[in-house]
Amino acid sequence: MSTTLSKQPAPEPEAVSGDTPPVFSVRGLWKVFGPKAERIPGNAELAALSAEELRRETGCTVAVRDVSFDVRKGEVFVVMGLSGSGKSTLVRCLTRLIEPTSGELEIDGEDVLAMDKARLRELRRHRASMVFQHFGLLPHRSVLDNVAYGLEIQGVGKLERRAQAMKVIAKVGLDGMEHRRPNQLSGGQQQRVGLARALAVDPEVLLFDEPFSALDPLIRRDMQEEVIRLHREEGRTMVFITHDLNEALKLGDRIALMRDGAIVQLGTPEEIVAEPADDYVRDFVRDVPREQVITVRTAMRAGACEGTEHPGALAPDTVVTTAIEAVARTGGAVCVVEDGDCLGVVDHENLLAVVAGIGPRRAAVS
Ligand SMILES: Nc1ncnc2c1ncn2[C@@H]1O[C@H](COP(=O)(O)OP(=O)(O)OP(=O)(O)O)[C@@H](O)[C@H]1O
Repeated sequence: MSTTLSKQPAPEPEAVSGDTPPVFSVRGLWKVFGPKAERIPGNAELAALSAEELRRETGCTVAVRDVSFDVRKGEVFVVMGLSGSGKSTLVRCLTRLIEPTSGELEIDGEDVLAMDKARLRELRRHRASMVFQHFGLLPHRSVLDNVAYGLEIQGVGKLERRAQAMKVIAKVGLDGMEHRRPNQLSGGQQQRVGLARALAVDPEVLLFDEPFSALDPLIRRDMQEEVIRLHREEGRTMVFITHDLNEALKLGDRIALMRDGAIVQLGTPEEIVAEPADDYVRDFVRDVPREQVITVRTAMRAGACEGTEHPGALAPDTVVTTAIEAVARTGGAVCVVEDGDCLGVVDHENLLAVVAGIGPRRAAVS
């Protein structure tokens, strides 16, 4: 099994691009806990204070601070940050499990903040399902009935919901376990039940709140592979909270890195590793093996190969580790080709610059 940190290509039918209309659109979102919280976002003087100063002066905690982003259809959008950085609060605000203090929030162009109770219930039950860290399973019910639970509260008939539950039970690899109770399952299997239950209602978006952090490392890796596989097969939009950088790099099409409630950088894993926005992000990604994340699209320099054959050419999404092997085999520069066009070339010098942490930018101009 490959241990590379780089994200596998997005699913074919719904390739993720900036042109796809957003599922969630978030603008200037704040969540402040504490007395008279609503005075803070609109007050430039108070809003300029650090989290610590605000707490001292107002007794309020800013959990989410003026955050704006889109979650695009079909992408895995990871919210990452240290404990207390605001990840859970932000993701709970998306379906108003926590009420935002101010800002704008839409799902598929519909104003979430204007939804009444019935519409909100519909949002949480049908459109955006949450997978929790502690599974939230009902102990006295079988796997089958746990998975069918979301459909049951939607009023779906018994036969239909059981048939649908059996389908997703198979999808998450729990075939043959449908009559067990949760306490007869391992932690990883319980997490699969939680995942199946969220999938059973066929939501447009799956929201994962640190689902794997209680699992031991091997099971955790299995579950990450499971999420990648499901995403590749279905192309469903996912929002995934984690404090684990490797998990974020492995799963995310894009990562929002949070600190003190704000997003300090939003970008692809490669952008975050290759071009950290500030010293905080740089420090965060310091130990990442850059050559497993940065691709030749970023590492290449200008140049073109001769002819149209492009022997030994690399695709632009090839990670540097793989490109090093290709360059070693040919003994010279190798071209990077997309749709038959040569985009540039890579050689020992600019690939090693990436490994050494002095590229790709400097390597590109040298
Ligand atoms: N109900 C609440 N009342 C007051 N403060 C809260 C409440 N919920 C969260 N906070 C504070 O908001 C900040 C962000 O918390 P949040 O749980 O969103 O962070 P997190 O990044 O998800 O952390 P963790 O990884 O530990 O779950 C923290 O300072 C937290 O103490």
